[in-house]
Amino acid sequence: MSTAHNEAKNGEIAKCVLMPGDPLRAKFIAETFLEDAKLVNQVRNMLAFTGTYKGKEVTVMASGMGMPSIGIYSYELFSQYGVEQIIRIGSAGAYTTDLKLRDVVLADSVWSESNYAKRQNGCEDDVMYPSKELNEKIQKVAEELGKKVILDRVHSSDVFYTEDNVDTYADIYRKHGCTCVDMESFALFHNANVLGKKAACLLTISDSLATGEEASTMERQTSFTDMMEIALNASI
Ligand SMILES: O=P(O)(O)O[C@H]1O[C@H](CO)[C@@H](O)[C@H]1O
Ligand SMILES: O=c1cc[nH]c(=O)[nH]1
Repeated sequence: MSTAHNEAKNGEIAKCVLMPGDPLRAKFIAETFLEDAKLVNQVRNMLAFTGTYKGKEVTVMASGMGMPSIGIYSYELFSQYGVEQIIRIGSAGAYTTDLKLRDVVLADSVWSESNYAKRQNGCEDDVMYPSKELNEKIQKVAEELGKKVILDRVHSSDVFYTEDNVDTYADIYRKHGCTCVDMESFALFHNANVLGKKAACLLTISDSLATGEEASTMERQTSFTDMMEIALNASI
């Protein structure tokens, strides 16, 4: 078994997958937290590692950036590799001063202007939801670990750089109630819903559109350990 985008063989991907956007974040997680981690995909450098965490098999695979990219990888994981649950672990830009750098947000819903769902199966919804069961597990695990997660609506955007003639982050906060932005969760939740699987999205605030603060590239790769530990413990 392999696809045009994933060379992992049958049985090399665990039922539970953690999915950061950045391949180097996937490598960091494998090297820092997993035992006996094996590199199972490097097609297009979209690194995937399977190992064990506290004795349970887990895969960490990068999604790349944006809906088309996570759309391909998550669809293949769910439909061809028998994956049952994916927790996205990403970075996000804050839309309000209430969210500080390094805060961890758990998406309770995501709003998007994306055409992903419409093109994928004709779905016209602009709000997608994670698995309720998985979100409850993540919240319980975070509480047990003594780590704070903030439940909020996320803007899942197709565009990182916008011009001045479209809605600003403040407009999107006001109109749609989104407190931060990522670029993948809408497509991930849609794929999970269509295929009868579970998905959730944890995000660490790496930038603030409200204050202009931003984390360094190195911090984005390595310092989001609270989110990583919550997701790992929710996967076992
Ligand atoms: O840090 P990741 O998981 O890549 O997530 C965020 O970072 C990228 C933009 O810098 C987009 O992929 C966005 O969703
Ligand atoms: O500003 C940001 C930061 C992270 N991810 C985004 O999509 N936007």
